[in-house]
Amino acid sequence: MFSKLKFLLNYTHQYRWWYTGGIIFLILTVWVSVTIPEFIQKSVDLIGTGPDEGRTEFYHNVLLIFALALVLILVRTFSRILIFFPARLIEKQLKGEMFKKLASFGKDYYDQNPTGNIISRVNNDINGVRMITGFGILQIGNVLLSLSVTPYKMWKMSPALTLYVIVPMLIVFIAVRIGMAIMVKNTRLRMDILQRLSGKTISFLSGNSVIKNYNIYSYAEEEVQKENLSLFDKTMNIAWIRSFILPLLGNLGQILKIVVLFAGGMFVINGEFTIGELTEYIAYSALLAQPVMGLGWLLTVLQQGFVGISSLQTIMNRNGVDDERKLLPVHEKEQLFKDGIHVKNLSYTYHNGERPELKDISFSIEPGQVIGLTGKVGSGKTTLINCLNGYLRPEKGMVYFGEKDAAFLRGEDIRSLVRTVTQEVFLFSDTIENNIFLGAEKFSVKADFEDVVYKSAFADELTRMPMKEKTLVGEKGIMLSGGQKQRISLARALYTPCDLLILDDVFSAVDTETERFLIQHVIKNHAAKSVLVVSNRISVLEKTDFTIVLEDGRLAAKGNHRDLLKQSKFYSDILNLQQEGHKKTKG
Ligand SMILES: Nc1ncnc2c1ncn2[C@@H]1O[C@H](COP(=O)(O)OP(=O)(O)OP(=O)(O)O)[C@@H](O)[C@H]1O
Repeated sequence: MFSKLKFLLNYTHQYRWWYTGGIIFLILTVWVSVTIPEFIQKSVDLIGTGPDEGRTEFYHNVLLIFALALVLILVRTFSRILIFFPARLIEKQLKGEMFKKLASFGKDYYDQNPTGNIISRVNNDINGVRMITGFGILQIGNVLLSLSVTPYKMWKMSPALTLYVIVPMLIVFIAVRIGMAIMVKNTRLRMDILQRLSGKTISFLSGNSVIKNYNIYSYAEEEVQKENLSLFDKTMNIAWIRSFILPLLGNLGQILKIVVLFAGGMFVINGEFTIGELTEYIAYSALLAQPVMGLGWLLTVLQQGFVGISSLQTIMNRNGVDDERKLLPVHEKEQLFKDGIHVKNLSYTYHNGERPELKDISFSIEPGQVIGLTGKVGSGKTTLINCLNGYLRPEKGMVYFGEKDAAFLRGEDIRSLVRTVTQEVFLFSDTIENNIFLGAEKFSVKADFEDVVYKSAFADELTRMPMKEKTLVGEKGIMLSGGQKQRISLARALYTPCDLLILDDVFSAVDTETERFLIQHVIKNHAAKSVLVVSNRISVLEKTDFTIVLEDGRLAAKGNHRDLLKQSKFYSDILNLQQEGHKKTKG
C-alpha cells in the first residue's frame, strides 16, 4: 500500500499547485452549496409574513440565491478543471514512460506476453491511475468536505431528525457499492472477451487465404460468433445496470427527502420547526445524498486504481535489457567495427528453451568481407544473426566487436553498426517513401533515394505504380507482394550507412534475374563495410569470401565455395539439387 501511495505522490507532487487551487475552489463550492439553503429558509419564512412585510428583503434574498447559484457554477467548474487537467497530464506522462519501458524489454518479455494483452492492460491500468488522480481526488475532497459541513449544519438544526436521515443514507451507500461491484465485474469480463474477439478477428483476417484454401468458413464464423455472443451477454448485463439500477440508485436520494418531509413535517406541526427551516433541512439532505453516492463510486475507483498501479509497478520495476549498460562515447562507437566482429565459442539457449540452439560456434568477420550463412530449416541461422545484431544477448565472452565484449554494449550502439533485413518484413501503414526513410532522421549521412531504390531492384516496379513513391502500402504492406515488401525493406537498410549489413533470406522471394541484379549491387558493390548473407542459394553463396554451414546449431563447415564442396555434404547436396532444378526448367 505504501509503495502505491508513493507511486501516486510521485506523479501528483509535480502538479501540487493545480491540486491546491482545485481544493480551494472545492471548499468554495461546498461553502456556497451549504449557504444557499440558509437564504432559501429565510425567503420561505418571509413568504409566510404576508404580502407587504419583508417584500424588499424577499427580492433581495432571491437575487442573492441567484448570484450564489452563478458563483456555484463557476467555482465548481474551476475545481473540476484544476483537478482533472493534471490527471490528464499524468496519463500522458505515464503513457510515454510505459512505452519507453516496454520498448526496453527483450524478446523474452514479448514471448511471454501477447502484444494485444499488454496494450489493453496498460491502457486500463493507466486509466485507473487517471481516475484516482482526477475523479478520485475530487471525490475525496468533496466527500470529506460535504460529509463534515452538511451533517454539522443539519445536526445544529435538529440532532433527532439527523439520526432519521442516517438509515436511508446507509442503504444508499450499500446499494451503490453492490451496483458498482457488479458493473466492474461485468466490465472486466467484457474487456477479456473483447480482447479474445479482436485477437481471433485479426488472426482470421490475416489468415484469410488459408481459410479460403481449406474452406473452413463455418469454423471461423463459429469461433468468432462464440465470442460475439458472450460479448453481447456481458454488454447487456452492463446495459441493465446502467439503464435501471444506476438511475434507481441515483433516485434513492429522494428517499432522504421523503423521510425528512415526513419526520420534519411532524416537527413543523409540533411547532419545533418553521416551514422555512424544513425547506432548508430538505435542501441539506439533498446535498448529503450526492457525497454518499460519491463515496460508493470513490471506493470502486480507488479499488480499481490500486489494482492498476500494482500492475503498472510490475512493468516499471522490471529491468530493461540495457539498463545496466552505458552508451559508448561517439568516437568509440565510430571505431567499434574497426577490427571486425569475433565470435568465440558462442552457445545460446532461449529463455524458454531446454537445450542450446547454438553450440560452441567460433568465427570472425573482418571489415570488407562478405560472409555467407547456410543450413537446414531450424539449424540456428536466425538465432546466430540475432546474437550479432544485439536482439538476443549471449553471455559475456562470446561475441566481441574488436576488443569490446558485446555483452557490455547497449543494443542501440550495436544496432548503429549492424543493420538487419529480416526474413519477416514489417512495413508501416504509410507511403513507400516514408517506409524507406524510417528512422533516418538521426543520421547525418544518407544515401540517394533513387539510388537505393535502384540497387534494391525496385525502381521499375516503382515507376509502374500510379502514385510512385507516394503509394500507400496498406496495413503491414498488405497492398504489396512478398518480394516487393522485401525489396522496400532492403532499400530502407541501404538508405543509411552501417558497418555490417545482414540479409536474412532476402533472396528467397525473388526470381533469378533479380537475384543476379541484387548480388551485383548489394553484395559485390556494397556500401557497408561487410555483408553477412543468409541464403540457401548457391548462386549467392559462391560470391562470398567464405560461408558458414550450420547443422543443428553447430558450425559444421566453413570455407569458400570450393572448400565447401569438399567439406560439406549439405552444401554439395543443395548445389546438386539446384543444378537439377535448373536443368529441368531449361529442358
Ligand atoms: N523465441 C524462441 N524461443 C524458443 N526457441 C526458439 C525461438 N526462436 C527459435 N527457436 C528455436 O531455435 C531453433 C533455431 O531456430 P532459427 O530460427 O534460428 O532457425 P533457422 O535456421 O533460422 O530456421 P529457418 O531456416 O526456418 O529460418 C529452432 O529449433 C527453433 O525452434
